Amino acid sequence: MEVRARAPGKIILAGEHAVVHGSTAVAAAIDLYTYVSLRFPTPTDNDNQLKLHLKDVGLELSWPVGKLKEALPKLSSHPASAPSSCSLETFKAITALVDEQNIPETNIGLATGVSAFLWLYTSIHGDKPAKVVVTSELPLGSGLGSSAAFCVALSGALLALSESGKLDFTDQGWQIFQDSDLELVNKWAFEGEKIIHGKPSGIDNTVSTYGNMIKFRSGQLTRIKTNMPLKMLITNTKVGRNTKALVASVSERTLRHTSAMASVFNAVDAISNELAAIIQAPASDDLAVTEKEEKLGELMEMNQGLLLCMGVSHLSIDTVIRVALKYKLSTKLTGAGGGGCVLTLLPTLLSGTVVNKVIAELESCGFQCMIAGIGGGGMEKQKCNGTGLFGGLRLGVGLGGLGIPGGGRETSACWEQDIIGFWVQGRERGRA
Ligand SMILES: Nc1ncnc2c1ncn2[C@@H]1O[C@H](COP(=O)(O)OP(=O)(O)OP(=O)(O)O)[C@@H](O)[C@H]1O
Ligand SMILES: C[C@@](O)(CCO)CC(=O)[O-]
Ligand SMILES: [Mg+2]
Repeated sequence: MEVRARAPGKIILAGEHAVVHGSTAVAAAIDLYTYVSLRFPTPTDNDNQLKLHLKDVGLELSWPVGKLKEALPKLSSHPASAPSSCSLETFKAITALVDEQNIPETNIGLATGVSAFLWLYTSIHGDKPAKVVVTSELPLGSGLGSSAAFCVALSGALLALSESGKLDFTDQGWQIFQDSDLELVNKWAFEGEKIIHGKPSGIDNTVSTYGNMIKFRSGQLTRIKTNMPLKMLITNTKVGRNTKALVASVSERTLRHTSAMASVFNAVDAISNELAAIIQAPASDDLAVTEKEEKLGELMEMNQGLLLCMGVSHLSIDTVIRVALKYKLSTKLTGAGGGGCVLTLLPTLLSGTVVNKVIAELESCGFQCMIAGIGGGGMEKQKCNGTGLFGGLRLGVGLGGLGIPGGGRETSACWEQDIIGFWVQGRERGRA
């Protein structure tokens, strides 16, 4: 049997970085997903390898299962129902297994993702041969939670076919998990995030697992029910950055200026709580919505100022802020900063003409704009029948021109469904 799982990316409305240091943050899922499919070979496939295909970057990696057993002798000591952290010894062995694959220098950032894959796969399925295929609609390393979506979708697919995970399928089509199953997926995903991020707060994997909008503090989530329309323009500055390094730089600044940074984190905590309260408060009429939007915009600007204090803004982010401000729009970075993606609040009464002007001006600076749906579902799974990824006939056509990420797709029902989904979404997201 083959399963697929998908997990969404996210935006952080307030509180990134400070959340690593115990402050409250507010995050929402977006309707851009990472998809992971998993299939075990049948005896007739005569395949004794663990294969990982990262389709969007055209990277195909494989390890003979004998090699995994040799390098990771303690493989079977982790029950899938009890997530555990990767020890330093195992991490070194996994790093050596990844290094042997000679990942091209241009894709070297993927090495930590591949390490997280090996840890999650071998912890849940030991040295069983399999083929895992990953595709993503998210820009990687851009602040939209690509690492968390990858870890959540991967954990979901792995647990869906594990003995001890026991994530049952009832039907075809995308299915949501039960809360207890989601908790297990989230815990494993957090272990994967630790390998990619170093010291994650857990907010990204949590919002990707549960979806919707959440308030998050010290590992605890509170679901938020929105009582107002919320539209954000997401601008990708396309400036590359790395969450692990940015989180580490804030921690170093905190060590150097402990008291000042504690005040910064306290202020962020207050901003996140006020922002969550505004989003949840019932709005009686249009004027109330406008007032709420003005307050949200102001809080986003204040949060951005504090992110500047933490040292995680960037010249490219300043450019977006300046362009948006010409149209009286509020902007803040989202995710780890240092480039990556930036959020601009689009008030309900803002005309489409103005939105198009802002987008045109931002895109003339070389940035990429999109309007993603906010607050959708979390991680989901799907059982695939038919020939699937091993035996399936590949279409083998480049679909990039249609705005579809990745190369050719297989002709299983699951993949075809996606081709249509990607295309429609791509067109919708192009403009306001
Ligand atoms: N689809 C994927 N396949 C393989 N690795 C991935 C994938 N998506 C993310 N990763 C891993 O995660 C890394 C990017 O994670 P990083 O945390 O730096 O950025 P992000 O998650 O996109 O942004 P943020 O953490 O600020 O929300 C990649 O370099 C790669 O190692
Ligand atoms: C920068 C950070 O706060 C959010 C990254 O999306 C890191 C984390 O919370 O793990
Ligand atoms: Mg990340």
